[in-house]
Amino acid sequence: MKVSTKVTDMSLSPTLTVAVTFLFLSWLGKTIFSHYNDIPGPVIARYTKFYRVFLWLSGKAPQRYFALHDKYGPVVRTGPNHVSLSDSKQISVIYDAKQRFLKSDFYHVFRPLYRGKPLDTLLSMKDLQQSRQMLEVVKRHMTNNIKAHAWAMETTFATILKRLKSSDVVHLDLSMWIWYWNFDVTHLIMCGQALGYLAQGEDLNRTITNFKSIVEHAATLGQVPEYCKVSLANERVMTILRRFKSFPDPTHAMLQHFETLIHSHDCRDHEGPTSLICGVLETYQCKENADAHDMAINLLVETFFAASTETASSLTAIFYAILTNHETYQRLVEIIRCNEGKDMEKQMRDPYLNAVIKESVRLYSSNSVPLERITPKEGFEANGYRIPGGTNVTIPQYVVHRDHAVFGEHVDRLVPERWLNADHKALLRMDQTLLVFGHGSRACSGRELGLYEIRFFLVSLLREFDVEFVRKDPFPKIRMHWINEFDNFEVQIVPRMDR
Ligand code: HEM
Repeated sequence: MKVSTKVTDMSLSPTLTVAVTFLFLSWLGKTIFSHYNDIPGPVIARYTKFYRVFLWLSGKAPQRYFALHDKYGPVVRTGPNHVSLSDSKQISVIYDAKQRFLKSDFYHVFRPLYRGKPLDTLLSMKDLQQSRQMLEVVKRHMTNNIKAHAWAMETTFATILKRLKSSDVVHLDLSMWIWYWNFDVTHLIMCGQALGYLAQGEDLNRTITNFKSIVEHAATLGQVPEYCKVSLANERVMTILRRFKSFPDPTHAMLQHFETLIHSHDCRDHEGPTSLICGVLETYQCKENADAHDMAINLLVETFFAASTETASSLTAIFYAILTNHETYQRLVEIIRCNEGKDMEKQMRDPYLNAVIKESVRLYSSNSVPLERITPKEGFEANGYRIPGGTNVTIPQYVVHRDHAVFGEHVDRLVPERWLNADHKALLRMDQTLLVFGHGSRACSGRELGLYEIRFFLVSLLREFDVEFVRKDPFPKIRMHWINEFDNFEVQIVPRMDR
């Protein structure tokens, strides 16, 4: 027995040794003779993509990218085949209209697991034609005629007004209430009924809290998307995790919600003139066909999250910007109150209001995630460096939004006037560099709807109330994982004094 064991050990170890040595040498060879070696960056980034995981875990990834560009220049190697660019001239190259640079696998974290397989969503889809067909439905039934949704904004905002008028001074978490409003208004626009967050005044089933928590982790996982297969995109793993009550899985809950709605929704009997769900039911005839059903679910869930969470996050960031900058807040409030007699559309077109919005999202854009793309097989040239085909390239919003050459002085400060005083050419360049809604063929299709909701909320609240942070010293801190998260957004809201 003893002899035979020894023989087996002896015969296995050389094979194993040769295999490990071979793997090690081929990895070393690839690393030493890599086409990326002349691109500057931290040494560790050459060897492992976990360097990017480390960047994201900090909650300060955008600032870290900024520091990397400050140190290494406009082209930085951030992983074995990952490159970050900070020159705004590259924006139209990477995010070109013909989509030569496809979306990276980072977007796999957006694919919800449905009936055991991940759904390729509007955000993750690489096929431009397929995404255009789906977007057509969203445009036709939701984003083309924005003014038709004003009733939904008024109806839902009335619930907030009722709550604010219930006493002289109201203390609340404004960020949370903005999220309630966006969940309710988006669902009302899409399906003709609000979800009830505002009416209940609470985070129903902790969906919003869970959503924020899961995206925080998803952004980090997206840096090593191959691990999706053994986590978010694995039915067995997810079934086990869902057994733990504390495990956040808001997408699963929303999939079930929309599944029920698809079967029960009656297009002849709901509030409002238009609704996305009726358009989806008509387009996909999904009550009978399983594939069409999956497309319909996919479109509804993705649009719901894209529309509600992005707008809520941006609106929170705008309040953060103005509540931490007293002069801007004062001027904005004066202008909104001076415009009070005009109709709402005119009030929302006010140049200062729109400058404040742009400037706030420039500083605190809702996605701190870089919008990653893969270079086409012929590669391309960027700022004197040859970037090979198949490279994961990105232009971080946080970095280009702080480019002095584009935005002028004091790029770290809130200066809405920069948008009002710039000449035509400078303004065009600033607009083209603002990546808040993405750029090119895959830019946000709900941009105008999102902006309309933001303007509506700002005007409606500040016209009637004074708002200030309860905690001012220090102001709440921001964590940038994916969407910005604030550690405490408690504000005091009082009816304006001059009434
Ligand atoms: C202020 C609010 C919003 C912000 C900041 C925002 C931001 C973005 C960004 C940055 C992208 C591009 C992602 C990329 O290139 O990888 C995107 C895509 C998208 N957004 Fe928005 N969004 C907002 C509101 C909305 C609304 C209201 C809708 C409603 C329908 C919407 C629907 C979409 C869709 C469908 C896409 C995917 C487009 C495609 O890939 O072709 N968004 N959004």
